Amino acid sequence: MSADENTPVGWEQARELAYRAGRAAPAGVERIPLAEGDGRTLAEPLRALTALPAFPTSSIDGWAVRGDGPWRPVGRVLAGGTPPPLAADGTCVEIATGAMVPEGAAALIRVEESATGADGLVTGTPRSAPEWRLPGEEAALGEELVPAGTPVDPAVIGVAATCGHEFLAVRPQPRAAVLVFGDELLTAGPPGAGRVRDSLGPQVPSWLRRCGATVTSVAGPVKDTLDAHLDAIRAALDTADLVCTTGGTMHGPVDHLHPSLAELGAEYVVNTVGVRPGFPMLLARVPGPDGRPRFLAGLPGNPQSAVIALVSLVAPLLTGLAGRPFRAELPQVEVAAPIHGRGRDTHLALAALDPSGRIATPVGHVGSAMLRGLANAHGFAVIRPGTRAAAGDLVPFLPLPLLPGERA
Ligand SMILES: Nc1nc2c(c(=O)[nH]1)N[C@H]1C(S)=C(S)[C@@H](COP(=O)(O)OP(=O)(O)OC[C@H]3O[C@@H](n4cnc5c(N)ncnc54)[C@H](O)[C@@H]3O)O[C@H]1N2
Ligand code: MOO
Repeated sequence: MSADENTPVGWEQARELAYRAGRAAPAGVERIPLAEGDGRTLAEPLRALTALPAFPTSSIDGWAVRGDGPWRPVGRVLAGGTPPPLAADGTCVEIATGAMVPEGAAALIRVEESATGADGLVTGTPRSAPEWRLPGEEAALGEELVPAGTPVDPAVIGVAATCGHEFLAVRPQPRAAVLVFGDELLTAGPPGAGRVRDSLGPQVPSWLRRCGATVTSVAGPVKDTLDAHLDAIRAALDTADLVCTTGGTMHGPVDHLHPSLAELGAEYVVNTVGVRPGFPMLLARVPGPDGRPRFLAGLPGNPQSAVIALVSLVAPLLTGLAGRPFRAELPQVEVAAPIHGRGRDTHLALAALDPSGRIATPVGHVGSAMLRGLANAHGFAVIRPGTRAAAGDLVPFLPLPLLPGERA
């Protein structure tokens, strides 16, 4: 184990270390059909397979003319065809939007800006700006349209289709497993008589999916013995690139995570972080059954602390594993009320944003064992070590991975 357990790493540095660990892990490439690409990450730059447009393309319905008018119509060109050249001055062809402009055409005239005489001849004045798109106007053959590392969204899929792709080269989706530790946890019914409901098993998989992972298994509560922990972690490592455990990160009588990591030959990337809540969070590299390193993220048992570990370590790790760029710099928000500091540690204070997204109001019910504040917040105001925020101060804001429309 390399990291010193007694020296928590700073929160900002912990995010960077988690990202870099993900980025440094060997990454494969998959070729998948366009329609399956949504949400994945480009493993290679997306290049134009042809010039775009691929041929001179009419932007209007009207006439393609050659020489001076009036022009004698000699045919019709619809979208989808390859027209013969317009060979003689004083002739024209009727042309549709999207049709290939015939060789020899000097100008296009809109139908509504033309007239056809009783003699069948067409008159009109072409506009000065060209009414067709030239090959390569949007992209040259082979030109990079979007770089590797770009998250695939509907627009990326669309541009790939436009220039002829059927498949996208993407990063494999990181596979995550969830293991819940704690004999005191109930999986159904209301809490009482010393027992609490497991609130992490049901929510952690959804946070992981929002951070780009596919969830291979959710298991637990795992019995509070070292053997049961080892068995469960080994089984999870079989199918996952990342195992997220909840609870047992401290050194209590039934906290078996650190001893399990030692037994498995793990190496800490981050072992405790100078952040409140959530300081016992950890990230480690663990050899998988095939020798290829996997990751284990230890989320503290207190539920809000577990979510803080997810957004602080797991989200950057998954960004790195996906080969996406990491934006360490966070947006600034103005706080609407004072927020206390946490001494030498960073304080992540749950806050709700106003509709402009620029003003953050701290929410209530924010104890590390509570989830009520989390369910009413957009993210965390970041109060740096040794500081506090007064109303009106600007502070960085770490958003929760919410989908558009959530907390609207
Ligand atoms: N002597 C000290 N004890 C504790 C310290 C400390 O500094 N010195 N820090 C406290 C802090 S802060 C945290 S965070 C927790 C972290 O503990 P663990 O990660 O070992 O978690 P557990 O002991 O297993 O559980 C803590 C708490 O959370 C509840 N829990 C656990 N899992 C779940 C779940 N899936 N759903 C809902 N609630 C869960 C559990 O019942 C405990 O109440 O350590 C403190 N102790
Ligand atoms: O650090 Mo604990 O995670 O404050 O609740």
